[in-house]
Amino acid sequence: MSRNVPDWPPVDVEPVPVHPKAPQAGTKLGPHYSECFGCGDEVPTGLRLQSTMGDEHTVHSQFTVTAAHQGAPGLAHGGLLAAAFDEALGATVGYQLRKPAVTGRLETDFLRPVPVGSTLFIVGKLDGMAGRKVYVSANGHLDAEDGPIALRARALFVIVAVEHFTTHGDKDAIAKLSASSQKRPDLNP
Ligand SMILES: CCCCCCCC(=O)SCCNC(=O)CCNC(=O)[C@H](O)C(C)(C)COP(=O)(O)OP(=O)(O)OC[C@H]1O[C@@H](n2cnc3c(N)ncnc32)[C@H](O)[C@@H]1OP(=O)(O)O
Repeated sequence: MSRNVPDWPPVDVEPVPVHPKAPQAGTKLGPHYSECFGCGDEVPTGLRLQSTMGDEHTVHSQFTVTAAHQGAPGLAHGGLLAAAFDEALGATVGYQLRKPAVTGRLETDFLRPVPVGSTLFIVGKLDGMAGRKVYVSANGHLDAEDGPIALRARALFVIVAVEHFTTHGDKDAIAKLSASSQKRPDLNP
């Protein structure tokens, strides 16, 4: 079976300037927000993605599929898998650029079914930048770092001003988050 994958990145890009204070390879990256559906530790049915800084512009994330994440009986819901990739790609951008950015476009190829109880090992990689546009992609390996690829994703993140969150989100929660972030070594080494 053939699958046509579009050219990636779709425009001419520059290398992404990784922030000099980006966490070192091997650093475990805590949840960026405890109530985040993707990585938060206060969301009982969340994805609880756990990420670690990798080498060469990569972030490695793990997501274990539970019964709360089913679509068909015993299998992960496709939209949830896309959410896990959104989070993994967002971590790849956020921790390396240390600038606020949001998903503008996310495309996902589903190559294999992902059973409940399995773990996806997701490797996100920065592919380049054009102005405020950051191109990032990821492969998700089933049950081992070198397991078969079950999903592939590509995304465009757009760098935004902090006002994106204060204008459209919850101002008070953002102020609290910003105060607690000051104490985070992975965000403020
Ligand atoms: C550590 C953190 C982990 C976080 C992980 C989770 C990440 C998320 O889920 S974020 C939440 C989901 N995303 C959102 O809510 C974003 C909603 N969208 C928006 O706010 C806006 O549309 C936004 C900010 C993306 C772009 O708006 P704006 O800032 O006005 O910029 P705009 O001029 O429209 O776009 C900037 C560039 O991106 C391009 N672009 C934007 N969206 C797209 C798209 N869907 N497809 C292709 N190109 C796009 C534009 O064409 C433009 O290109 P150019 O500079 O060449 O003209």
